[in-house]
Amino acid sequence: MSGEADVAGTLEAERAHLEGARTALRRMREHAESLSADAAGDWVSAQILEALLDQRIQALADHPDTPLFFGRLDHLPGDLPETVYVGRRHVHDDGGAALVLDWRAPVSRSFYQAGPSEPMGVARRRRFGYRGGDLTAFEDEHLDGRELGESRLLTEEIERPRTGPMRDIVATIQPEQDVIVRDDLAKTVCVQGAPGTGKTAVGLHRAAYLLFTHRERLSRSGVLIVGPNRAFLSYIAGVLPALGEVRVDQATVADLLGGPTGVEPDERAALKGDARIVDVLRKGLWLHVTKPAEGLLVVRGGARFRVPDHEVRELVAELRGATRYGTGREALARRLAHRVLVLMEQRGEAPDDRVHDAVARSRPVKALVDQVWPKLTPQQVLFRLLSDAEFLARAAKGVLSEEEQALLRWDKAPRSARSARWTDADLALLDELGDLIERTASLGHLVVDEAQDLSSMQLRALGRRCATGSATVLGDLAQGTTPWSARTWTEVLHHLGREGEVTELTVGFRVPREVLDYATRLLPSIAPGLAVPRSLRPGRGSLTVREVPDTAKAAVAAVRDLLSRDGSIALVAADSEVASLAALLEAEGVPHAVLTPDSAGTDRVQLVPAPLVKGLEYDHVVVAEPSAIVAAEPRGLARLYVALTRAVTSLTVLHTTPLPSELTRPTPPPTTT
Ligand SMILES: Nc1ncnc2c1ncn2[C@@H]1O[C@H](COP(=O)(O)OP(=O)(O)OP(=O)(O)O)[C@@H](O)[C@H]1O
Repeated sequence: MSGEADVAGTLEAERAHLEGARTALRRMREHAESLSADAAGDWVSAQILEALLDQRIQALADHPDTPLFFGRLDHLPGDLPETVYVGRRHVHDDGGAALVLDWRAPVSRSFYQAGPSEPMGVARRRRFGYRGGDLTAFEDEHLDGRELGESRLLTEEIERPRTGPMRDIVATIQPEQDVIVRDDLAKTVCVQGAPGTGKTAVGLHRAAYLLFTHRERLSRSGVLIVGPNRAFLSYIAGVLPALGEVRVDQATVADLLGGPTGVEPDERAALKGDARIVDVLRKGLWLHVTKPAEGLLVVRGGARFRVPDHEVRELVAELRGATRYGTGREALARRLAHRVLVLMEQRGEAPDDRVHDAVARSRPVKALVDQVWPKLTPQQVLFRLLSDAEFLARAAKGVLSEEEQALLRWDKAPRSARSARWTDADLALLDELGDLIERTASLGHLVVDEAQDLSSMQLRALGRRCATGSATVLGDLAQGTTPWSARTWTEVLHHLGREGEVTELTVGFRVPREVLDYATRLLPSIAPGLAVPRSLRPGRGSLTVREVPDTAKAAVAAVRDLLSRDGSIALVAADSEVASLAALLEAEGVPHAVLTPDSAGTDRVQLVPAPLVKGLEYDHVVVAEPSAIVAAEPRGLARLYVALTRAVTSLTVLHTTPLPSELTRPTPPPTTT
C-alpha cells in the first residue's frame, strides 16, 4: 500500500472509532435520562438525586464541534493497556470497555508528559486534527529516543484565530503547564506568568483536574474561581462546562465580600488594605468587652443564687481573646450558668441540662453578658473605629501613627452604621471583623486569578475561604495595577495564609513575538526582577506603531480596515477617551459595543476602557494614545503593558503625543531557562 493509502486507511479507522465513541456516549446519556429520581426514599433525597442526574446528563452532552478525543497512546508491551484514546471525558461501551479515557485519568498523563528521554511506556503518541467536528488529520510521534520534531497540529491549534469567549486547551497542554495542572490537592500552587503564558487556562484546567481526581471530597467542600470582574468571568465561563464540569462557582471579590456603595481616595484604600489593620480591628472589637462592675444574681423558685463580681471578672478574663468573639459570648453565658448550677447543687438540688440551658438563657445572665460582652455586628465595630477618634486611638495605639489614624477616619462620619457607605477596602475589613466574630466557612479549593492586584486584606479574606483547603494563585507582578499591588509572591502567600511553591511560566501562547518583544521594553521599569518572556508564535508583521495627526480618527480608520480580516477587534483607550471614540465609531457607522465591568459582550468590535482589558484577548488590538493610558493612573505603565499584550494576531499602536520613553528603549533579551 502507498503512504497515501496508509494515511487514508488510518483516517478511516480512526473515524470509525470516533463514530463508535459518539454512539456510546449517546447511549450513556440515554441511560442517564432513563434513570428516575423516584427511587429516592423521600422528597428531599429525590430533589437532590434529580439535580445530580440533570448534571450527569448535561455533562454527557455531545457537542458536535468539540472533538470527543484528541489523542491516542500506543503503549509498549507491559502493564498498560495497548491503546488508549485521550479525550475530554470518559466514554465506555455497553460492556464497560473504555473507548475514550478522560484526559485527567492517570494513564492520560503520558500524553502530555512523555518525551524521548522519558517515554513513560509510550511507543507512539498520535494527535488528531479536526475541522468542526470532523476528524481530518493525524500526526504521530514515535518515542524511540529520537528528537521530536515540531508538531504542526499543535502549532495550528495555538495559531487558531480567537473569536468570542476563552476555550479549553486540553488537547495542547504543555508539559510545564501539565505539572501545575496535576499538582497535589493538598498543595497551594502559585503561578507567576508573563502575559499569555496560559495562567488562566492552567488554573481552570487544574480546577477540572482536581474535581475529577477528588470528586467526592470537592463536591462536598466546593471549588471556587475568583476573577477580577464579571466581564472576565463571562469570558472564561465556558471553559469548565466544555470540560464536563458544570458545578464550579465563579465569583469576583465583590461577589464574596459584597458590592461597594462608597468610594475613597487610593491613599486611604491602600492603608485599609495594609495587614497592620488586622491588629486595629482585633483590638477595636475586643475593647467592647468590659470589666463587669457587678456580680450575677439569679432567682429561681424563691431561691437567690449570687455569683460574686470577682468570679464574673475571672470568667470574663479567662475567655477574653481565647476564642472568637461570638463563641466567647456564648461560652460566658454557659459558664455563668454553670456557676449557678454549682450553687444549686450546694443547696442539695440536682439540676439537669435543661436547667443549665434555662439559666444560660435567663434574663439576668443575658443582661450581664450583653453588658460586659455586647452582641456586635462587623458594621458597628468599623463604624465606631472610623468615626470615633478617641476609640480609634485606643485601638490603633502602637500600630498606626497619628497621621495614619487621621487618614483612616471618615472626613464626615455617617449618622449610623446602617447609613454608612462602605468602600471596597471597607468590605474586606468587615469580612475580617466578621471572621473575628464568627468563623468563616472554608471551601475545598480556590483558584484566584490576577492575584497580584489584591490587597493584603482581600487576600486574607480569600485565605479564610480556603483555610481548610488549598489554593491555586495566578498572576503577574508586572501586570499589577492597583495602588496596593503585590511586589512579591511570598507576600501574597503570606497574606493568604498558605505555604506554597512559586512556578514561573515564560513561554507565551497568545501574543506574537514582535508584539511581546515590544511590550517587554516596559518590563525593566515595572518589574525588573521578572524573567523576560519568549513568545512561541513568530507572527511576523504583527506590530504597527504609527505617529498620526489625530489618534481618534486614525484609530477608527484602523478598526474599519481590520474588519476585512478574521477575528475579534478591540480598540483600547484611556477612560477619558472612550466617550469620544464611541461617538466617532457611531458616526462612522462601525458597529461596536463598549465593554463594561459587567459584560464581556459578543460584538466583534469592542471599545475597551484600558482598566478593563486585563485578562482578555482579541485577535486584533488597536491601542490609542499610550501616553494617555500611562497618565491616567499611578501604575499607568503596568496598565499599558497589559493593554499591549492582549493581541493574538496584530497590534496597532497609534499616537499623536510622544510615546512614553520606556517604550522607545531596546528590547531586553528573553530570559533563558
Ligand atoms: N498549551 C496551550 N495550547 C494552546 N493554547 C494555549 C496554551 N496555553 C495557553 N494558550 C492560549 O494562550 C492564550 C493565553 O492564555 P491565558 O489567558 O490563560 O494566559 P494568561 O497567562 O492568563 O494571560 P494574561 O496574564 O495576559 O491574562 C489563551 O488563548 C490560551 O487559550
